[in-house]
Amino acid sequence: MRIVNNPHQGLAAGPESLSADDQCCPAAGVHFDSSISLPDRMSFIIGAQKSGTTYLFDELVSRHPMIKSQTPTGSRRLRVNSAKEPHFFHTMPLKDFGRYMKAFSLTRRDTSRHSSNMTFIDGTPDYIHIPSAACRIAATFPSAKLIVILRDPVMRALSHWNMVRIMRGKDAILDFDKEVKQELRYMRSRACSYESRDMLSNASTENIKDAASRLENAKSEQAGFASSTNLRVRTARMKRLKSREAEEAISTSSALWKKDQSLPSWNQCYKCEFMFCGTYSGPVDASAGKAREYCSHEYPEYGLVRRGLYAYQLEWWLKLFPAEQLLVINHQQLNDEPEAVLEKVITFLDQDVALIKPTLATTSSNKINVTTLGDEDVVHKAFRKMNASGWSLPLSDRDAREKHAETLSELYSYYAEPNADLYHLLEGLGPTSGWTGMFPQSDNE
Ligand SMILES: Nc1ncnc2c1ncn2[C@@H]1O[C@H](COP(=O)(O)OS(=O)(=O)O)[C@@H](OP(=O)(O)O)[C@H]1O
Repeated sequence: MRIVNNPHQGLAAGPESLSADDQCCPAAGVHFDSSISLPDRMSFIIGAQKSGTTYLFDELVSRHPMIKSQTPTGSRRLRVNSAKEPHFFHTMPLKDFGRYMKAFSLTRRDTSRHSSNMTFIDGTPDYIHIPSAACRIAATFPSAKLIVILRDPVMRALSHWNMVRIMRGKDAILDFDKEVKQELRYMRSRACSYESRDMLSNASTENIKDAASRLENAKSEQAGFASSTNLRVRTARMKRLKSREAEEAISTSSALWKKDQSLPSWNQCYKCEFMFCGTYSGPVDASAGKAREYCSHEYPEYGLVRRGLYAYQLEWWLKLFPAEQLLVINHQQLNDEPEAVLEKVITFLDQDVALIKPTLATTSSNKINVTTLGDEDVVHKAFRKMNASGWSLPLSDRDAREKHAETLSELYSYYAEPNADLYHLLEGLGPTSGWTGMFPQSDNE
């Protein structure tokens, strides 16, 4: 452990300087007590949610003596995930950093293992898509090691939707088809759907409608306009304005998507988002002033589609961290060769693979029987029974894949270009990125 004298107060510095537009890091406001000890080796599994992060985290912590998580806390119910997911860096306001670090506190046994060489790990898979989390982690732990597992974004979305239905109940989320459609509409209306121009032109009707209705609302609030008595003139004027606004929306979207032009950064699209803003009651950093406005998020809550746009999320992290500090795992490889992936991750963390303990035999008990679900207590009881090696929520609707085949197929087309951008990005990082293979291009692959 080292004592650091408030080294990165306020703003994350990275290999590339941030543009004036990128005010996320100052707004994220990182002010830590200078007397807090920071570990030399800090690591994060930053995502993606539903990609096997629990499995990998459990394997690392339970099978390597030099890798340590927070100590589980809270009621029996909350203990289930408390060690893995501290949910610290993406919340507003920032929680107590002293408590965050204290929860990694070393036991006497750990101390005897040369604590300064231990790797500490936070496995909160929400971090990857929240720009503020990247800012804060970079400001606090500039030499942190970041691990990301990426799963076929289409199956990730389905697994995510399924989890919400099981954990929060069917009323908490729309039907899969509707949820996806609504989210795409939202993203397109803001020119932040990161898709191909062909698809954008198919989506143009929705875009026009959205742009037009936003314009209509804004214009009808203008007193002069509203007071006009000539209905015919007013309607004609409105139509002209609507089509101009719609054209602008579409040409902006298309321009953003020309491959020879730069795309908006993830932070520009989902500017300095935070999670859990509910109790936020004012700027964290007085100099940021407008932090409050960054806290509100209007996007559809779950982000089933948006969370699968990995390339643009990683680009943002790579503005703040050097590539050598990022390891990218393909979920398929994790599934096919879990031991090889474990060794790869442990090597990346600069720990000794010879110290890996033998695997525990996994049993069928790490699959939850969905027929018993429905009552929250039953779900949590089922989680408590899980062994350390990962958990799964089988589809609550067994024929969901057939039922939503059309939407799944649309999503495969939708992700074709973002996935191509991802492969391009990963190729650019070179063989040490950790990435292998590609995602399937349809549900039949
Ligand atoms: N070893 C291994 N390899 C590949 N995939 C695995 C592995 N272990 C668990 N899983 C699957 O990962 C899904 C859960 O992912 P997470 O643990 O990241 O979920 S969460 O974000 O913490 O909620 C969940 O996917 P679904 O079953 O499709 O929901 C798990 O089955």
